[in-house]
Amino acid sequence: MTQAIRKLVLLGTGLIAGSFSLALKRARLVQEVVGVGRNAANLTRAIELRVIDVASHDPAQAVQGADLVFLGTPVGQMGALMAQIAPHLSAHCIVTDGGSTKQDVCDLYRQYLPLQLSNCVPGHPIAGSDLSGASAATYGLYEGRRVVLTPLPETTAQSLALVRELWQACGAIVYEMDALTHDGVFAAVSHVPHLVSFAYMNAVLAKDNSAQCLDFAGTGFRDFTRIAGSHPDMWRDITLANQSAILADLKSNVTQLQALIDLIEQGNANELTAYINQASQARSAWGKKRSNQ
Ligand SMILES: NC(=O)C1=CN([C@@H]2O[C@H](COP(=O)(O)OP(=O)(O)OC[C@H]3O[C@@H](n4cnc5c(N)ncnc54)[C@H](O)[C@@H]3O)[C@@H](O)[C@H]2O)C=CC1
Ligand SMILES: O=C(O)C(=O)Cc1ccc(O)cc1
Repeated sequence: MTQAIRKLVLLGTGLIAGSFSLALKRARLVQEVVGVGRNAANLTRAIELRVIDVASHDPAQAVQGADLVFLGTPVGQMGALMAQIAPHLSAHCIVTDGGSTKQDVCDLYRQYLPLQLSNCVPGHPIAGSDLSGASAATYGLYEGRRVVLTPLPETTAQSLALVRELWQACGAIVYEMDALTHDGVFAAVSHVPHLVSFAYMNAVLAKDNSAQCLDFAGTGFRDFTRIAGSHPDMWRDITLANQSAILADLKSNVTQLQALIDLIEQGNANELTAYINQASQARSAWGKKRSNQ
């Protein structure tokens, strides 16, 4: 039986932290949730939706007496928040996060929370959406979804086990990975797809008749560009934090696009079929595998 958390503090009260809070509240694993944020309207909404019990604009004060702190801001904000809370954490307090990149966040734990490292558990839920803010938080966001934890060498087995059990109580399936591997994997299957979707959307906007094009766009366009509606600050921070893996995979995408351009210019029907077939088969197989999991 997972030990209940008396006081959980969310630093950043949005989709990811808010959904974590709702799931833990439903599992009766948390007694009081304090939500820290900069936007008063968002915090008021978080209280109305019972995502949090208490709102605060002061991270240092909020974390006093906390058993668990969850960093749920864009990754570029996490260092400054860690610096603010460091002198105010109880020795037993566990600190974790939901950031989409992990090498940078692991470095921030080392830089700003050197005395707390045994209790620091970097994490990343592979669930979310293009929506943001406390009003987007939902109870079931993590149900059946993967969560990757990238423990530090200093992270104790006890801290790791607690965070693992909390995510499992949210319905998630928990994996462990080193931060370098994590950032390489998610550059390929999350970060670059988002950037390609932004680039594609901008290419449509650059056309003289973009309004007409958008007017006639159908479901394929809708599916391909949904993630282009994601939060700009969050994606700026991810892109800058995981620069080298993202650049390598973006360049590989350019190579693929150039290969496609060559085949189209050559009018090479057989090679074009083979090119599309490879992607189509792989996507169908992935979809079937995932629907069985
Ligand atoms: N949106 C998604 O689908 C996923 C996001 N993530 C990661 O989770 C983290 C949070 O993302 P979301 O919940 O989607 O974002 P969100 O925009 O819904 O929530 C972030 C909240 O943090 C607040 N905030 C920003 N800077 C702050 C600061 N310095 N102090 C206090 N509050 C601050 C914002 O006002 C906002 O309410 C990010 O690091 C992101 O990379 C991870 C998995 C999925
Ligand atoms: O909107 C979607 O489908 C996503 O892909 C959400 C998402 C965004 C960032 C992450 O680090 C993980 C998941």
